[in-house]
Amino acid sequence: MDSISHDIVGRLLPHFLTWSQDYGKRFIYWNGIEPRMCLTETHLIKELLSKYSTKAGKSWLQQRGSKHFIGRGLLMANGYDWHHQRHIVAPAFTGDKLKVYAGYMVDCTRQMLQSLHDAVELGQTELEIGGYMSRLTADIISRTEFDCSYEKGQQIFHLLTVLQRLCAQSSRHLCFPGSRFFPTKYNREIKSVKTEVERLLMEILQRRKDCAEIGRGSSYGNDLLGVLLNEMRRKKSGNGFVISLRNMMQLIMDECRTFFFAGHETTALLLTWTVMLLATNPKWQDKVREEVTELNMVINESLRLYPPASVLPRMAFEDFKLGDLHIPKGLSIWIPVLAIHHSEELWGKDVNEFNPNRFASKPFSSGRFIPFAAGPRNCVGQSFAMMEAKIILAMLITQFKFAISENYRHAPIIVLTVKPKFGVQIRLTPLSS
Ligand code: HEM
Repeated sequence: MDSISHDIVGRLLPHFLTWSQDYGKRFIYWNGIEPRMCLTETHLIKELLSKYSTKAGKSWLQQRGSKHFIGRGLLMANGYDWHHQRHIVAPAFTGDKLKVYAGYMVDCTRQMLQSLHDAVELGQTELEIGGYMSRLTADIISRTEFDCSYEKGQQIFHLLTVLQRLCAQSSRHLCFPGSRFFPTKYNREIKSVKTEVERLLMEILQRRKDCAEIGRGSSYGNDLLGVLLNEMRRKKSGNGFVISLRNMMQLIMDECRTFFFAGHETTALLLTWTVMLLATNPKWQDKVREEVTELNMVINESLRLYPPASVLPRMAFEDFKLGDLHIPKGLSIWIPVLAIHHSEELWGKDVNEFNPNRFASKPFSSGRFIPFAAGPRNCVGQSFAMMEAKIILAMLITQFKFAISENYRHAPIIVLTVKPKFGVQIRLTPLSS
């Protein structure tokens, strides 16, 4: 197999490479009728993400593109709505809550490892690990969100995946104004899947509310859904917080869908790329097996080379000053995370090499390493994702040795996230306990 090159910016962002060579660190280009500024200076990125998180947010186009599967959840909210939702959602990701979720993560990983052992025993010599990781993270998020209604949760998430695919397909067919309202085949299917998702979610929610409010329990539960409901109740009984039951239910449904959308594929990709990197760097695999704390550095290096979210898009909602720049209302700003993570100027000559040691000495200035964004609007599930990745990789590495298969073709592509086009094929050897 050819050696694997991590020098992927030219392949994934060819226009960025050409324009940055021609015009330097900042440039504006037209994306259809939208003027878009590409921002790569780390001090400006830091300022934008930390100081202007409410003046620059998610655009109407982004919101429209994702409204069928995440509605008005945290990821796409702006202004007061975002602020209010972040206060409800953030307590679900504090240290004490994460400890409870760790149990779900371990249980689901055990099952996945058993299926790997079964596959090896049946003589399967090669496995596509991306598929296993994707099913595992879907399983974990279903269990963490809905605990006892876990199977219904899995059904919901299956439908959400179908919905996402239908939306992507329909967007390729709709090309005249207002056509999204036409009762086309895609629009009818989208509507019916969406209705089914909402019906299932509402059933889970209603059951949970009945249990807690008709007296069988004092709390809504310890899973993510329970924590959100408890937080809503706490806020409602506090001062000045007015929300109708219908809106509250809608909001909780949107957050549940958002967690799945924002947290399932991103984490699966982090795991898949990390397995690829460890499979092609056996020395690091052995090192991590001996000293599991090294995993942190390996995961960071994987997030640097293959950040699942390759770009951070923002839209200016009002005029503001960013460093020496005047940002006018309506300007779209793109932070090309992938290119920043691969900048030789920021990371040095070995920028395209897998070298987890670069994360041994902290701190590194923020603005240069931003796989989870930064500032008040950073990824609310960051600690959840890091804990999940560490648990899964630590369990995998103590049970198996793995090598990259000669059938693996290194072909990263961007389809919203950075994915391996043909999956990651590995060969597993069980380790005796
Ligand atoms: C490796 C895994 C993950 C990566 C790389 C990642 C990355 C990101 C990034 C870059 C953002 C900022 C997006 C933007 O503002 O444009 C974000 C936001 C968000 N993420 Fe994650 N994420 C991961 C896992 C998760 C998980 C596990 C969850 C939930 C269970 C989650 C929930 C969210 C939510 C709700 C937001 C919106 C936060 C806000 O706007 O206040 N993410 N994530």
